[in-house]
Amino acid sequence: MELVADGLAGARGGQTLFEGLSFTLRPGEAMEVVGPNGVGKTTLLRIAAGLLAPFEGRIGVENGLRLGDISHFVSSLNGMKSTLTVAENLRFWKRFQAGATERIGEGASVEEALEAVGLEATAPLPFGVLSTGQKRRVALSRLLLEYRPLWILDEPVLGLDAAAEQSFSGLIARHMAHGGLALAAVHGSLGISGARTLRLGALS
Ligand SMILES: Nc1ncnc2c1ncn2[C@@H]1O[C@H](COP(=O)(O)OP(=O)(O)OP(=O)(O)O)[C@@H](O)[C@H]1O
Repeated sequence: MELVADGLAGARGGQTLFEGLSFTLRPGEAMEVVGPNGVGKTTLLRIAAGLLAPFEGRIGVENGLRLGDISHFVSSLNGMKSTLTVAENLRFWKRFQAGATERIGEGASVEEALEAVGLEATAPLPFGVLSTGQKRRVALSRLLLEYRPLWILDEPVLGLDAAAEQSFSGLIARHMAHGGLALAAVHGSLGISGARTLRLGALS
């Protein structure tokens, strides 16, 4: 599956943020979107996830598959209920993701997803008691619950320590090794080997 952007422009509040973006992301490729605050990184990601319409141009995959059906979008929000346990939250997401779209492939169980982020012991705890970094890691484990080829990640490692960051880079690398694609807005770098960089700049 290839993600193709052609002459893409994004706007917010009537203001064009970027225009003329064309790129192709092929199986096994990752692209990091970088640029100063407010330049339009999140806007681009939301368009790529099918959550926002392009102002101009197009972005999509072949076969007319809907972007929302083939992608996971992880924003800076964790999307978990504080009073439910970690396992209850992830079970909800697994059911929600599986029910929302046509199944593309098998996902991990809740236990396997938690193990992948090193947090299996937190399963019975209320999500609200976890540390900031642990909350983030649980939120990232959602990527594994349902297989979707395109991972769209908005500042995914915010609040993670160096070891957790490295471990998450490993999850992305594994996803790419299985033909997955990743598009990530970052302020540093995710340290993904071979990742391309798309630099957004203010329009003059
Ligand atoms: N719903 C909205 N209505 C009007 N303007 C908006 C809306 N959402 C975002 N914007 C504006 O669009 C611009 C781009 O926002 P965006 O979140 O895409 O930037 P970003 O590059 O991701 O920034 P950061 O690095 O701070 O996360 C900002 O000026 C923001 O204020």
